Amino acid sequence: MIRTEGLVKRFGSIVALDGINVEIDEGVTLILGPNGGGKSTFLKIVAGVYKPTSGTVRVFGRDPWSNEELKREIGVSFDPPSVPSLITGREWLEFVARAKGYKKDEVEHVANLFEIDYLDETIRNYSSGMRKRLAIAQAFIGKPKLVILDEPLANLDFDQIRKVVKILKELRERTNFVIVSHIWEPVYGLADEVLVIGGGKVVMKGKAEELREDVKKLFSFRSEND
Ligand SMILES: Nc1ncnc2c1ncn2[C@@H]1O[C@H](COP(=O)(O)OP(=O)(O)OP(=O)(O)O)[C@@H](O)[C@H]1O
Repeated sequence: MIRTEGLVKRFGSIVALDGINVEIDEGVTLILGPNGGGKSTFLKIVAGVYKPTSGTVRVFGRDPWSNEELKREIGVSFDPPSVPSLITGREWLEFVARAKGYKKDEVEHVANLFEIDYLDETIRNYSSGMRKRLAIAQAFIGKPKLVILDEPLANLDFDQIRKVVKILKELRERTNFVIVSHIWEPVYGLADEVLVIGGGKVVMKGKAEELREDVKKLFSFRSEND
């Protein structure tokens, strides 16, 4: 589904991605790794938001940079969610649907999927969890073939995490996911593959069920006195 060769992204003197060679198959891939390791930059290149400095990326065999047709087939939700404040959730979802060339009925579809019953309130009045759910729902407009979610569980309480994970579990039958999540345990069960990116490089990649113990170690916390 995604293939990169020698993928490099620099921001001035910062090397965010330092030669990523990776193949990501259809299904669910969970991307983990340290802060500043390059995960979000990788997602943005796959989504066609950033142009690589060098190297190649192919998504469903096509270059995502400036490829509007491909972008219509991909849903993205970045973190923190960038949603406007002064319009209602419905107006924003309608705007996104129109911008991607889809009809308004997509709005009802995604609002029902994520049980958003506050669509007609002004976004300014939403809690951060309500904003987050709206931003995730937006990624499903147009029934995309690939959904990219950056920190989908950030700012959600336990109940909301359970609800969102349950919905993603149902949706995994209908689409493919690439998910970055520091809150990894609730989404780990969804993942087919795990990819760890750190220091702009691939640190680890493999089947989720085989890497569970390695991932646990990555996240284990021991104080210096232990
Ligand atoms: N638009 C940008 N301009 C300048 N530097 C950037 C930009 N985006 C990312 N970076 C830098 O690139 C590096 C990788 O950042 P990135 O956000 O991809 O990491 P990350 O793994 O997603 O981190 P986190 O887990 O903290 O979200 C960091 O050093 C970051 O400061």
